[in-house]
Amino acid sequence: VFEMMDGFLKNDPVSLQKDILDHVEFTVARSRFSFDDFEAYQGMAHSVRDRLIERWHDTQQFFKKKDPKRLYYLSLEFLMGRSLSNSVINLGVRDQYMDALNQLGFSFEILAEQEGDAALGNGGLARLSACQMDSLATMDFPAWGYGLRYQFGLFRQVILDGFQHEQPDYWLNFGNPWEIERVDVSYAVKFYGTVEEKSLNGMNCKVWIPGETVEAVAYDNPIPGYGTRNTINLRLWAAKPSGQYDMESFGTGDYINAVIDRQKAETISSVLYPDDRSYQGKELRLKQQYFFVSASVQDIIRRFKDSHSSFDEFHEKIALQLTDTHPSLAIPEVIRVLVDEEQLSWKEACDIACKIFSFTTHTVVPEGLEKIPVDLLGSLLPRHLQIIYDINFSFMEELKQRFGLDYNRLSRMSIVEEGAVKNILMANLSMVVCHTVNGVSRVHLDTLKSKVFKDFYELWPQKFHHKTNGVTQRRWLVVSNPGLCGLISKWLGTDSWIREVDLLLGLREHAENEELQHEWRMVRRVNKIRLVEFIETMTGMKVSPDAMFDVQIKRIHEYKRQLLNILGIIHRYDCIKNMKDSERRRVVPRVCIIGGKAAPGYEMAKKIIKLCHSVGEMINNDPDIGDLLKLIFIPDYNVSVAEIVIPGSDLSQHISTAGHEASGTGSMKFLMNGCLLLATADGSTLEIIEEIGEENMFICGAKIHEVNMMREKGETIKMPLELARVVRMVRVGYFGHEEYFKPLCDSIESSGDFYLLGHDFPSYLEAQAAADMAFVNQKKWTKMSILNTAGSGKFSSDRTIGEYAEQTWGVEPCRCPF
Ligand SMILES: CCc1ccc([C@H](C)CC(=O)N[C@@H]2O[C@H](CO)[C@@H](O)[C@H](O)[C@H]2O)cc1
Repeated sequence: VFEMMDGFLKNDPVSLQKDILDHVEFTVARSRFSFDDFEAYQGMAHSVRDRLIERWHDTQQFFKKKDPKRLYYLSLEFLMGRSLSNSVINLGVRDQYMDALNQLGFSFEILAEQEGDAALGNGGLARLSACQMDSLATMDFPAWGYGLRYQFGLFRQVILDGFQHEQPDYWLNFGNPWEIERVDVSYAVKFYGTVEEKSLNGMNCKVWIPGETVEAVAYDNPIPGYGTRNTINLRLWAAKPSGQYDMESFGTGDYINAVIDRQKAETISSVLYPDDRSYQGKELRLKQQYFFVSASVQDIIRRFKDSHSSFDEFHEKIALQLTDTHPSLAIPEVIRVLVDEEQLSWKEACDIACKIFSFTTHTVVPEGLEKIPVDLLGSLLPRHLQIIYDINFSFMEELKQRFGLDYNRLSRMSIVEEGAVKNILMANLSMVVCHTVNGVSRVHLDTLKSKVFKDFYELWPQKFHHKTNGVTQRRWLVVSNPGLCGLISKWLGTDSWIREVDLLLGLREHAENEELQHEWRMVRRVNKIRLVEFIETMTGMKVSPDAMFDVQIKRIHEYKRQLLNILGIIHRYDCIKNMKDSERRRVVPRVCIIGGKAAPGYEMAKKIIKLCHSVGEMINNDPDIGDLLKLIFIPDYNVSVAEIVIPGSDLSQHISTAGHEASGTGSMKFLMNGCLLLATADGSTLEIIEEIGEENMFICGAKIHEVNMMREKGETIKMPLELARVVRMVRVGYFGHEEYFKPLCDSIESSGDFYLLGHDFPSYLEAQAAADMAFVNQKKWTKMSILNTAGSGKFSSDRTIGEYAEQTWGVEPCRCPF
């Protein structure tokens, strides 16, 4: 069967036209003679789906035959964005589809716009999971992703009078051609109830009698690799009422309540929690975590048992990656199934768990680490609480062996946090059992070793490593910037950089080549004009493509310092206002673009969004300023918006207070697209500086060690005059809403300026002035831009995944023969 692997579906334009029209008529059920762009999109999407399914089947068959060690990537969030463009590019059929559509009178770009984003995540961690799935597929690793199929993804951000409002994300309303509902793959997931002691053939064993059971149904999302036939699987679970009927309640006629009761089950996977800070003790959040973990573990063990008769090889055939602590209930769940259902001994089960689990943390601040109240866990998952207590007991014994009765250390490292409210510390549980703990950048690991997980590092230094994040160049260059993609292939004389990204280094020697520089600027100009049109569509604002496009797009957080950016813009505005005409002629026109969602309950972040609009309102309507300065807030920022904004950006800002950003991945996407970075020396930026040189960037602000020092000394920084002036403008109501903005001003002036805006403001303004200087010298700027792209290879998720596969998971490529 494998020999004739090229599949039955033909990809010549005529066959594609036929398949698209067939799906319009028979899948979308619209007459093939009259259908609109959205129906054409659906028809096309289903024809692409067919080609994904074909390769997905071949790949799964091949994995089954080869039985390689598999990697299971567990994440509660996957920010996939749109699939159409990425799929046809990775399948290598984009051009054929463009021809087929043209002949049918449709434009590929317009159809691609019809697709809604799959926004099943919040921010960095969620998009990283998506990028890593693309690299796992492209590098032929036998991997699976497991997550939750939220009915409602991340909220839609609607701005009314400058304020953020949240709207439900009905992303499934028009169906989803990129998923396959697997009614044949479902598992019962248990909650609540009690644990009984039973003796089974003389053995004492624990039996969990659940109080509630919910059905987990699989929805498979084929993930195609680029330049390979391998198409791996992202399996997302949806909650359905379980089959068991309690006839009793039906008997007594209150049928409606019984049905409503059962419907309740579906709420588990209904909505994504939109806050990427922390959740203390939300029961539904815990139910979501256990629901997807239990279904995934049952599925993984079922697949193993399909082709293995004992668990001896289990740890050689399976690697389980925990994306932060959100899936770490998988640890007690694996032990529960192996001991309670597969009758392995406690020791055997724990040994296996310690060999298969690895954990990556994505947070820097201890308060971001998840704690689960013991009462809540005890009532929802009584058996798991027992198992965690047992794990903690033997761990505490081991610590006493090692360090004696050092009670402070014991209580700091205990998985069970004593106190008024007893909590389970999920990070401690993960570090006790997992064989590897990874940070997401080199400096993040330093912070974990020296602060967040200091005790554990001293105990198990060999467990601690880092895998600096990466992003996929398929979506963030080939899909979102075809112009630059074509230019790079032309000058490198090959497009194999799309799989071997280090080939981008070959651009370095051409960085000052006039011809390349000219073509580079032309491509970027086209992308800027596309962004100008997008801004007008989204905000009604007309901006000039001649200005420098200065961009900050990411979730709104105080530590990411969008406020510093806005105060810098007020300073620039104030300076221009007080300039004589002669001076104004030397001003470098700027279009400042900010975008990002604030967690619904995060008031300070919402105030920052409103301040951005109020300042923009003033500047954009000030006749004195004209095109010298514009401030645009792009609403409803998501993956698809990023794909339009990033290729059209000249300068991007990554100005977190040093020591607060674990890695950052937005910076890497801008880097690949030749957009220069104005950044603090934080997270992965430190490694970007190494790759492309500080001379090709604009670095500012206190370094991590300086921040720590100032914090330890509790030094109060004298407020620089320039900053005091602009804060004063806000405080006195220059932009209105002074009461509403007061906490923002106080956060800088009176409550200690925790994020050091005062300390960093002067060097921030210097970096901005340096960017102005460089921008007017387009030859210099273009050279820097080319060198940014040339040095971006390290920040491909292919490099990240290669390191994980070799150093953490021990999995090998398993390439499906073409
Ligand atoms: C419990 C709620 C919750 C949900 C998500 C998260 C994420 C871990 C937050 C997040 O996205 N962290 C970001 O992860 C990126 C990928 O590693 C890093 O590049 C960012 O620096 C980090 O902030 C924390 C808490």
